[in-house]
Amino acid sequence: MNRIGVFGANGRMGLALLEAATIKEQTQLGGAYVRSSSSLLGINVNQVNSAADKAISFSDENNVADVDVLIDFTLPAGMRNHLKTAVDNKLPMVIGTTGLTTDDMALLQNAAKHIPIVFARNYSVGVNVLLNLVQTAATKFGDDLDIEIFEAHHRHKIDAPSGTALAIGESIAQAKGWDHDEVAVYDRSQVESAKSQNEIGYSVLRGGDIVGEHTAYFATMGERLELTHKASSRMTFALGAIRAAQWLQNKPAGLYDMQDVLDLK
Ligand SMILES: NC(=O)C1=CN([C@@H]2O[C@H](COP(=O)(O)OP(=O)(O)OC[C@H]3O[C@@H](n4cnc5c(N)ncnc54)[C@H](OP(=O)(O)O)[C@@H]3O)[C@@H](O)[C@H]2O)C=CC1
Ligand SMILES: O=C(O)C1=N[C@H](C(=O)O)C[C@H](O)C1
Repeated sequence: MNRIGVFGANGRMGLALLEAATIKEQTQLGGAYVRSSSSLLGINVNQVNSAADKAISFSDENNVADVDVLIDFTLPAGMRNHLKTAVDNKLPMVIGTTGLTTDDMALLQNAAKHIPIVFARNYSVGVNVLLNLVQTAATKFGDDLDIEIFEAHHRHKIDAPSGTALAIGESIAQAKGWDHDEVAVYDRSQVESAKSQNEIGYSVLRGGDIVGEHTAYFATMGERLELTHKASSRMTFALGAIRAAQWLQNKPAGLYDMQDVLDLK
């Protein structure tokens, strides 16, 4: 039995993870961690998500105990603290937090010398298949091709473009042999020229309760291919993260992603 500890347990993803850890076979919820200042400390998780394990109450994120793996879907500052806790306690970790900086990625690389980590900007099967499909599309049209990525999320989302949109762009750039940072265009209003073909343009929508939608456009003269993924429930990501947590059992230290978990490489 894999005992799961969830950081940010009162967040949108945290609540979905409490439920996913409870219902998924071969796992059980071992800890539901919130900040030490949280008013939820000591309250049974079942009172906040009725599908979550009745035996667990929210506890302080600084005292992880009786768990085999930790999961973090919070914000970059939270992820940094939680990563240190995982290393200090020699526990494997699954990370879904997006909006990470280059320095954060260096922290992950360093921590992965000591513990096994899965980091993915999207834990759905569909998006991870899409990361492969866009590489085929990007390379089969030839050079006369315009590539754009559109993403839409709920009104609460902070980072933009989404981690998934960036992962799609990076996958395309890798297939084309481009440096992603050089070809990414985030704000066309700042570009005083027509679109060049060595470009990946990003556009973003925020509104309502959209769980997460991504489209990669491949447009050439006379035709256009649109590859779209739509998530309709956060349980998709939560169940994917639990799958990653199970996969991590007995893995050596290292930095893995969801394509490793799904054997898509
Ligand atoms: N990889 C993937 O498949 C997915 C990734 N995500 C990513 O997961 C993250 C969380 O999303 P979501 O659940 O919607 O966000 P929420 O805002 O609903 O939840 C954020 C959680 O993080 C906690 N938190 C924030 N800052 C800190 C901190 N400094 N220390 C400790 N805890 C902190 C919050 O606690 P408090 O309430 O106390 O502020 C809250 O519990 C985002 O980065 C999002 O992009 C989301 C879905 C899928
Ligand atoms: O914040 C979200 O909600 C999501 N974030 C991830 C991202 O930034 O790509 C994954 C998913 O799309 C939902």
